[in-house]
Amino acid sequence: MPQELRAVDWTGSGLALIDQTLLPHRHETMAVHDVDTLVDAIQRLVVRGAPAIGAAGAYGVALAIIEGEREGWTEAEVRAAVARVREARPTAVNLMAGVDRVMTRFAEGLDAVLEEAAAVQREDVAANRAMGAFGADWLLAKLQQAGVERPLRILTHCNTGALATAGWGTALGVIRELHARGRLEVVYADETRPLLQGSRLTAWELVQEGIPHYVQADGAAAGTILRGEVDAAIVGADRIAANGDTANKVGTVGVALACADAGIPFLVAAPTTTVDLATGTGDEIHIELRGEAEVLEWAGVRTAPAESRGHNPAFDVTPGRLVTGLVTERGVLEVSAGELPGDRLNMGRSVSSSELR
Ligand SMILES: CSC[C@@H](O)[C@@H](O)C(=O)COP(=O)(O)O
Repeated sequence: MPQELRAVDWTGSGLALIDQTLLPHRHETMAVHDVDTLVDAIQRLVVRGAPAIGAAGAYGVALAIIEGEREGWTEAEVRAAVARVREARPTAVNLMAGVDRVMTRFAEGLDAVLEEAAAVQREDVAANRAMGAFGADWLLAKLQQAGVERPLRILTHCNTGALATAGWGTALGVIRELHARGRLEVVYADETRPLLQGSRLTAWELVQEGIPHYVQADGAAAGTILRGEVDAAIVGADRIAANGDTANKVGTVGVALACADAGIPFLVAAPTTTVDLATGTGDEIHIELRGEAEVLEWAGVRTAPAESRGHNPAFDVTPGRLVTGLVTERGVLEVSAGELPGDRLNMGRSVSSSELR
């Protein structure tokens, strides 16, 4: 197996981000030593994926402290810089949660902040590994009940691998686990808006793992599912409301609707850090609206008529009733069958995975 990727790394004095706008043709690391550069990197999707921007945001607090010392900022100026990192993108709750968690150690100084940020990163990798095992167990058992014994054909949307997390991956982690168990036939990777995260990043990670796959247009997903070419879909999440409504990359809800119509499982794999119990339903989730150029142009060249306006939501909300299973590091919740995160994931208390399943 190739060496595990680290999309977000702390070098001792700053952040090293794999520049995800350049893959798969160029694998370059971007050094980040100031808050403005980090905010820009998050907004341009140099670093992207909910858990990865959560880790970047956590280290962003350290960056603000170091820059503040260098530039002679007041504490209020450092806090304002932290707030800019926290607000760089609005939908993934991991960004806010990562910043807020580390800010609880702010008064203790830089070393404590770095220690907490490293914990955010470490815990995310552990959560991903646990999700991989829970998700694969659940899926194999469910499909066996449905009479499917052969290796599985899985559809995924966007990129949820090592690049989108602190390591290993959420939905792609489940896929990697199925592959490691010899139970995966092929992956359908939707190409994904706005920056082809599926065809550039997911496909690249699948190549590294030697996993057979097809890249397909997002618009092909429903047809592939309804033709019976897919056994289950697994996606990630940017924010999950208490009722199980799930914000994820635009196009996800169409995949979920097709799975419901075809009667196949639609799984969301996400760490509990992506569950936002303060958000009751998907209606309350702020969906990032990105610049019009991303849909009116192709590779920087205008393709739509000059008169056209662009509509570019980065995410959509899949109603909890369409989520067959929510895979977390604590186990699997059968959301569409009534196991709602708000009832079952009391964050203040440790819940055993057997209790969840
Ligand atoms: C493990 S990543 C989960 C989600 O963040 C992912 O599915 C997604 O929608 C990413 O969107 P992006 O705009 O590329 O940051």
